[in-house]
Amino acid sequence: MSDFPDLRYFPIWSCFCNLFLKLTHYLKINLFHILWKRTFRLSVDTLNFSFVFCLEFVIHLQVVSFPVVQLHMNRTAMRASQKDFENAVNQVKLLKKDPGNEVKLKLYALYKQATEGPCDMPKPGVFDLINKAKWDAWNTLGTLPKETARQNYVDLVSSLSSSLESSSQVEPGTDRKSTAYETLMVTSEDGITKITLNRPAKKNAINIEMYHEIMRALKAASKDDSSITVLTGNGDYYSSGNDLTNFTDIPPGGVEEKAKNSAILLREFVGCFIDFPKPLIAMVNGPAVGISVTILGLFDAVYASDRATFHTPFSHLGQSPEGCSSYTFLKIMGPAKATEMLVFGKKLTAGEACAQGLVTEVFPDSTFQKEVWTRLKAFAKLPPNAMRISKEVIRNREKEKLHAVNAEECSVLQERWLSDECMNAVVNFLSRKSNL
Ligand SMILES: CCCCCC/C=C/C(=O)SCCNC(=O)CCNC(=O)[C@H](O)C(C)(C)COP(=O)(O)OP(=O)(O)OC[C@H]1O[C@@H](n2cnc3c(N)ncnc32)[C@H](O)[C@@H]1OP(=O)(O)O
Repeated sequence: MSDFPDLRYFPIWSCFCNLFLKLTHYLKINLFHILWKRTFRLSVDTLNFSFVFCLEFVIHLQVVSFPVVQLHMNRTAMRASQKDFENAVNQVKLLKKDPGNEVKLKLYALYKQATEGPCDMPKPGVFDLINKAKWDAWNTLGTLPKETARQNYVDLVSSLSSSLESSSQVEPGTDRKSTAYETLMVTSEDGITKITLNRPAKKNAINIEMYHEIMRALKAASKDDSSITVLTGNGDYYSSGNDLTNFTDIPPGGVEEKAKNSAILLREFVGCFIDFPKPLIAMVNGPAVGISVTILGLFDAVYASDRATFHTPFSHLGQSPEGCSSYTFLKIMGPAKATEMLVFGKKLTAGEACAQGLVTEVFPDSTFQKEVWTRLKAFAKLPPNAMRISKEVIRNREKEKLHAVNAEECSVLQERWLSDECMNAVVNFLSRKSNL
């Protein structure tokens, strides 16, 4: 490092210089005295002189060397942190997972402070949002010394790498593959967390495990650094709704206990959608039945393939509406159309669902994936906080109402599940007398 002179020998040089000065000074004063004695034999004076000089030499060595050695050590440490800093800068480029804008701004600010010192750039205009955010982040560091900024940068990158390493232990290899779920595939990429219902052989029917896993995935997605969350289905169906075999696993407390437990689970499940804080988007890749349709009213956008259909055959099943559809569908499509769907079980095509306002847009199945993902990737680049806050503004005043509707629907259903109408419908499906 050419910018740091090697200071290790400074204490020694300094001592010798001091000694030399003292010597010449002493000689000047004592020259005549020494000459007068005409001798250079060791006199008492000479002994005194030697002793005082030795003592001075040692004291000087201590006094001068301590701060100088300290300084040298600090500079060595700074040299190490400069190297660490360069490593950290490279490490950031290799991060597989986007650390999120807040962290990126911190990194930017510390980097600028470490390399250029305090912010001296003119403040960007209010509409230059990105540069203004960067400027603000840098400017808030004030007069933080370059060395401290460098160290803080290194510390931040190291904490970042270890947290990303530990999350990659859950999902080995890349963050595209998840091994943590039995009934779902969950990936996070390009600012989008994608939750895929993954029981294609059962038309993505939602069994008890899948209810729990969806809730877990939503909770994780609400806290991860993605901007938006997408729900879709693997295979030809989006979802065939509640797995009707859920009703066959009767606990020791009998059907009443089963109905009660199911109502608790359903309420919690729908509650997760009501409270989900980020933009939630459904990619309806194929037919959707029952609860997979009703909760669409709680999504922020619904994109559908033209192969998709929307079917809520509650009366056929001796059941009643859930997923807050008794409230949201009425608001979305008005009572007449909502009744047709929720009471008479009218199956809607994607085009019809779009016309009713349940679906945001329909795409030809052949281009569905490509077109929707292009759009979603663009959405995911929007400022995540602004999206979250806008969703809050749009949805929050309804939240209390939605939770009340959810509670009421679940309590009505708890009764319905004990009805002959419902039990017969389930038995019919299981004995294959009926396919919807
Ligand atoms: C904790 C409880 C909360 C309850 C919440 C309340 C929720 C309510 C609802 O969601 S109501 C809607 C319930 N869903 C249905 O009634 C759909 C029933 N399924 C069907 O009608 C048909 O399977 C179909 C129209 C979806 C597809 O028909 P088809 O193309 O002919 O395929 P198969 O019928 O051969 O299905 C293939 C395979 O999947 C199994 N399967 C499909 N859907 C379900 C389901 N909902 N529940 C259980 N199993 C389902 C089907 O049995 C076949 O399995 P097999 O190959 O025979 O092992």
